[in-house]
Amino acid sequence: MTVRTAAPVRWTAVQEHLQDSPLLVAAGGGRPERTPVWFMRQAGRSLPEYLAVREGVPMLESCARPDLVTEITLQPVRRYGVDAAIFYSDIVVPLKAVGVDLDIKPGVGPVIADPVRTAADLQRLRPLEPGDVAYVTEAVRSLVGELGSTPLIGFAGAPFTLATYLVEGGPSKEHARTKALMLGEPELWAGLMSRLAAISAAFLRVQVDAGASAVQLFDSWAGVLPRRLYEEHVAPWSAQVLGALEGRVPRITFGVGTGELLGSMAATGAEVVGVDFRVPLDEAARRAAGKPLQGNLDPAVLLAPWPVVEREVLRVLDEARDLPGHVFNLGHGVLPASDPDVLRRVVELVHERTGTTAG
Ligand SMILES: Cc1c2[nH]c(c1CCC(=O)O)Cc1[nH]c(c(CCC(=O)O)c1C)Cc1[nH]c(c(CCC(=O)O)c1C)Cc1[nH]c(c(C)c1CCC(=O)O)C2
Repeated sequence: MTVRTAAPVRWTAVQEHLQDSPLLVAAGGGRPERTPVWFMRQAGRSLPEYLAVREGVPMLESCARPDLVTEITLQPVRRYGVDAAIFYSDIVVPLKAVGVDLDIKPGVGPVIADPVRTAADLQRLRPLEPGDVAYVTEAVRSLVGELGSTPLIGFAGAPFTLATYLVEGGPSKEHARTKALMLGEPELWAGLMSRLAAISAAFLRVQVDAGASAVQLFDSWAGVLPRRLYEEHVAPWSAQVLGALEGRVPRITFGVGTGELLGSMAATGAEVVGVDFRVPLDEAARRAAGKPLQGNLDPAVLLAPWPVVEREVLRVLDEARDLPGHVFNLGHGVLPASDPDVLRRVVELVHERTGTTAG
């Protein structure tokens, strides 16, 4: 027998039959029938069926084909029995859609042909219109029909994380040019963030309007900033993006290495704060203003023998036991070398240990 506890929050853009799904209940601070679990980067290179579908199709091309997006988004739901699907796309898709010349290089990441570094460069970042990403609307609609009782998470890159790619011209470790621009030309920086916030919010709105029932804002690289700079030059723009969806769907925020920023990230308005694997969830809860948390199994643990994986999953669940809400996830994305069967067993284990029928 499953005991359903009604969601304490009703989200205005969420279909009735999804309001009481474990993800939405946990995000609203209620008690779900079991701890919801999904994995960042659950669709992708660790799945043979993904590699088969992607054969000969470049990444960005695959994102613009609703048939492929639908299939790839559903693959991990079928295989793992996760409690949410995450829309198959990329944080740079809306930038490409407004005309930025970029590509995603396999094994490297997004590469920008002409980096954005001057006031004149900003002109290239025009607002995103829903018609620019009609294929996203089409794919989300088709997915929502196929997913039934499983919620679809839409996502976008946060302005800072998008800015790192645009300013550096590609992936970087230090984000030195980005920080130099932020500090050296604060007005130009604000102009850049303002345009990116509008694009990011529009991309999320398109997904929610088409039926996504939660969103995650990837503030992935914000952890390279001290709190002072994050609060002054980044948080207001992330808050603006999240504010565009207030009350419509639950909002999750996430970044890597953000242990020092959890309180400030919680203050940007998200209902759920994602935590990477560096900070235990009980400690993270003290930093994140008592909000529901998402995380935080180290993705590297999945490469260890099963007894180690099991022990670590149980540790995460134990550290989460007093949280106002917990969405089980990894502390960052699934590594390509992960065995899909281990992911499936993790989902099973979390469900077994947290379900209302669990002994
Ligand atoms: C920083 C960032 C990007 N993209 C994303 C982020 C934020 C997440 C994070 O913090 O890691 C977000 C993202 N990218 C992708 C998804 C799809 C949904 C999912 O999580 O399964 C999501 C949510 C698909 C993808 N995005 C990418 C792939 C791999 C490309 C391929 O399979 O050819 C996938 C499935 C490419 C990509 N795109 C990006 C990178 C760094 C890479 C990796 C490059 C590589 O190692 O090959 C930019």
